[in-house]
Amino acid sequence: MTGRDDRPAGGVRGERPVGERHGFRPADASSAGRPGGRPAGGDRFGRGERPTGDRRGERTPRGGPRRPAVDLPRYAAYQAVAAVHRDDAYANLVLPSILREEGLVGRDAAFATELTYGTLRHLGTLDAILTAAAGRDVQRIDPPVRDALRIGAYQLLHTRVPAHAAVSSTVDLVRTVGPGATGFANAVLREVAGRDSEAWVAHLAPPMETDPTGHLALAYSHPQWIVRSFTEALGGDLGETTRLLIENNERPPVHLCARPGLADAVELADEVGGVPGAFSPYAVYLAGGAPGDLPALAEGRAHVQDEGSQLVADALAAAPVEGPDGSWLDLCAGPGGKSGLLGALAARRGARLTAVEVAEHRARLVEQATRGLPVTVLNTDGRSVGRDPSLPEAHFDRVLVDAPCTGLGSLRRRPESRWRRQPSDLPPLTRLQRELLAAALRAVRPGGVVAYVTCSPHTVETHVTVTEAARRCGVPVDFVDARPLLPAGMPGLGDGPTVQLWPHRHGTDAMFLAVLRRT
Ligand SMILES: C[S@@+](CC[C@H](N)C(=O)[O-])C[C@H]1O[C@@H](n2cnc3c(N)ncnc32)[C@H](O)[C@@H]1O
Repeated sequence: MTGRDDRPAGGVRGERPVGERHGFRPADASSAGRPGGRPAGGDRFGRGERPTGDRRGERTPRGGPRRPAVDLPRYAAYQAVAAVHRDDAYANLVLPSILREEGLVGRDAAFATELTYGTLRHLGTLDAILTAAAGRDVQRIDPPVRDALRIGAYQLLHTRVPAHAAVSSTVDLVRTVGPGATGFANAVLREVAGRDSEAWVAHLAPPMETDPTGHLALAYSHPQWIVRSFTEALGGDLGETTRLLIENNERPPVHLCARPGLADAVELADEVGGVPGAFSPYAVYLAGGAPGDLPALAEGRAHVQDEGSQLVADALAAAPVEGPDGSWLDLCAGPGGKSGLLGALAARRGARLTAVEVAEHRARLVEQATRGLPVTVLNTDGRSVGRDPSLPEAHFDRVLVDAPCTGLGSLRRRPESRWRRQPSDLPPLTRLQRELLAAALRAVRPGGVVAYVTCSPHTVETHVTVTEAARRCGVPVDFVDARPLLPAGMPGLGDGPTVQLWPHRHGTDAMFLAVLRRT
């Protein structure tokens, strides 16, 4: 595991650790809780130090009461983590609005983001450590205190924030969100600080030799059922599983897709200060993290899209078909990332894309994402092929099924999702996946191709779904080797005919791709 001394707290390699700027020791911890859980006023940084995010005396952006004196980045992280656990919020949606509301930018925003995402990713391990340090199950701790302790433990074990600052700032936070528990929080965090993360893992995890799944789950903070599914998809290779779990705990880079015909990846990389991608001809890796309001995005020349998603959409467009090639279908299009790329490719080849999305608000997102491209958006159920006159059987030349799935392939991007997903999610999802793939196989004309894609490497959602759907759909199909449809020389594509991409091998989300031809 990454130790405290070799990892910048802000998660931005090569920069001065953001957390060092937040190592304030509160001398006067006199603030009391207020209704609504907002921190109360009072100078909690008695040595005259003021955190960068501290804007005492200013009016809030909404003209409300004067701001309380708080270490705003830590409080922002607390609000985000609490919203995820209390309201089932998504960190990537809730955090930006909290940062905006608190007026946090630059390094302060980066520190709050690191604390939020890091705490959520490492939650399983942090909870095991807090349970041991508290001498009681972490689930029995009052939720606001529990979330504050999680953020404190994360600082102690995974950032360069000095231990005294991590402890005292967390005690301060607890004084605000769970008054009465400050002594408890102080004692628990001092216990946590007694070991580094490797020593805690050695102390708590079962031995790798006798229980590899249990060991890896605790050491790298993943639920056991997910570790087991990764190991199975990686052919039982525990070394690769370990590398994948480590990668899932890193902050992923932002990838842009330079829309073919509208932008060139090399020029776009120059324009945005990024670098061209390793594999996709359209990919640009963004250096600075958040894309913000880049002109290329606003003007529709590019969109944000993981390189793996670009590769699988491009593979569908690259698959050979005989005969007409003007009618393409995306059966699960929302929010429109792959439709954006396929639409741009269709425009260059004189083809037209029909993009189907069952959820109305997501269909509207597809419309926005494909504006100006030869794309018709249908807000309907993709399984209605043959019943809906807009979706005739045996009609389309190329069909994409980017099926709803557990999303276990993009855990890097959604830090809370590994704890929300359950094995019981699989049966209804795999049923829907099979029905959508069967509909796609009805929709494609003889000689045309279907790409079945998931952002999950779980074999039940990948190989089992494809095999079962192909067997039961009543339409004759052959597997097409998907490997030659990806860029030449791309390593680690396995034995075919399907392809599984991996974060630790390719730097992409773990996208699965199967290509089928209707015979
Ligand atoms: C994995 S996402 C697709 C992502 C999209 N292709 C992209 O690249 O942006 C799956 C989508 O399928 C949609 N969906 C679920 N069931 C559907 C159905 N029966 N028919 C059509 N779309 C469906 C979901 O609402 C979701 O937007």
